[in-house]
Amino acid sequence: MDAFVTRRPQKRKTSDDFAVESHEESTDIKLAILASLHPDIEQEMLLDILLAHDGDVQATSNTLKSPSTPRSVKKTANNRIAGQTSLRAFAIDPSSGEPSPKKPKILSKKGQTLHLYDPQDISEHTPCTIIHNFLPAHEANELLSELLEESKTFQKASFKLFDNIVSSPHTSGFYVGSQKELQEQKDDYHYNGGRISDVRTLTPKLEAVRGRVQETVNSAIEEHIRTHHGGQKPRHQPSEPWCANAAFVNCYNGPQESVGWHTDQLTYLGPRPTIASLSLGVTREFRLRRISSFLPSSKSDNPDPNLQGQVSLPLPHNSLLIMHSTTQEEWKHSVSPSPTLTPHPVSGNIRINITYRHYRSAFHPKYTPKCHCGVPGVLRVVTNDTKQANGERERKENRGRYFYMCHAGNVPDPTKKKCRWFLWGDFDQDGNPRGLNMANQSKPG
Ligand SMILES: O=C(O)CCC(=O)C(=O)O
Ligand SMILES: [Fe+2]
Repeated sequence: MDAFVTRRPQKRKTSDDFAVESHEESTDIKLAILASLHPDIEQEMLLDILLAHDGDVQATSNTLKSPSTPRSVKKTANNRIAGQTSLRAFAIDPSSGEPSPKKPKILSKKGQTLHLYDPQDISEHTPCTIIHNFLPAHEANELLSELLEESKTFQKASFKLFDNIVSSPHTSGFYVGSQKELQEQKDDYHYNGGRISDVRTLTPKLEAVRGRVQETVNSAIEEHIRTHHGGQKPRHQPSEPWCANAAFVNCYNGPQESVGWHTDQLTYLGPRPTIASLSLGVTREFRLRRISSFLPSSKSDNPDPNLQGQVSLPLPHNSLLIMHSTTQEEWKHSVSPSPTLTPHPVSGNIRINITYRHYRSAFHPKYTPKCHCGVPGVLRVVTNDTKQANGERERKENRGRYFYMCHAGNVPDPTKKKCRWFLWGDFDQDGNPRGLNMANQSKPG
């Protein structure tokens, strides 16, 4: 399970905070919501009707439900509804009132949220690829219905870490491909120092979609390396094909259910993992912010203030978000509580999210270094946010290095003696552990 739990209650947003955010909700987001509610209606039509209703999403949606509303369906060659493309076409040049071909310079400023919807903007400003309308509409709805049924038996991740009971602010279920993998999960895998007792095999529809996700992700990885890394994959990113052999399914039942800022745990995925996230049901905002030590630095090594804000992506029904290999180590992500939601026709206020993951064989728990407590360690990367490193200079020198530590090291409990077990991870170019019998090192002090 990912490190998404919070031990202290999060500072609740006030209704004023929400009012401001809601006021700032951009046309892109409103269009994203409308597109997910009315996938058969062209973007131009959605925008026209939205403008006619002064930007009121609910009123626009009500009008669109009327059978007398024209819908001008756009079909592609293979007769599928055309996918969402760029919203650039809707950018109006304020001086001429004409659609502007110019792309505005968009940067996330400190303390501000940059809302992005256009796949090209998302590709340019985040480490992710988004594909709207990923599955044929009927298949997405069937998968949603199946998982809504499954989610009735999901639990909040909740476990004891020393004296702290922690629990996630949403429910989830964990799925693997076979009975053998299921048994291994129960016997050998550790999450936050505990085990997951409720492991399930992929449902027929999750299984049916997995091959398509895999194919799309492997192509997107190649494309991303070509367009963002000059054709050279980042160091430690695996070169083996990405395989969707595990899936966490999250259920957010209503606007207050959420997931706090976190990075996904690397222990069984290895360094620089790719994660594919398919959203179904009501649209929610997915937020990303760079971990400060990975902000691009100016000449004086000061982070660029224009790139310090967070980015918010609305994830509409049937969108596939691919988090590429720099996401987990250099960014944090969250799904924030939402002031209001526009209900989805099938799921109402519920959002289902499937994160397909590649559990790599080189990171099977039999290879995970064990701490002095006898529990497999947790794999992490040194960032500015990493409190375990000794002092500022060491943090800088070691930034980006991997290490294993005891799960207990996360718990600042003055009454308990901290477990100081610590081991540098040593990985080759493809992120495979170099020599699986690494000798344990104890951190001095
Ligand atoms: O619901 C989402 O979009 C994100 C879920 C997530 O971050 C996780 O499962 O680790
Ligand atoms: Fe996550």
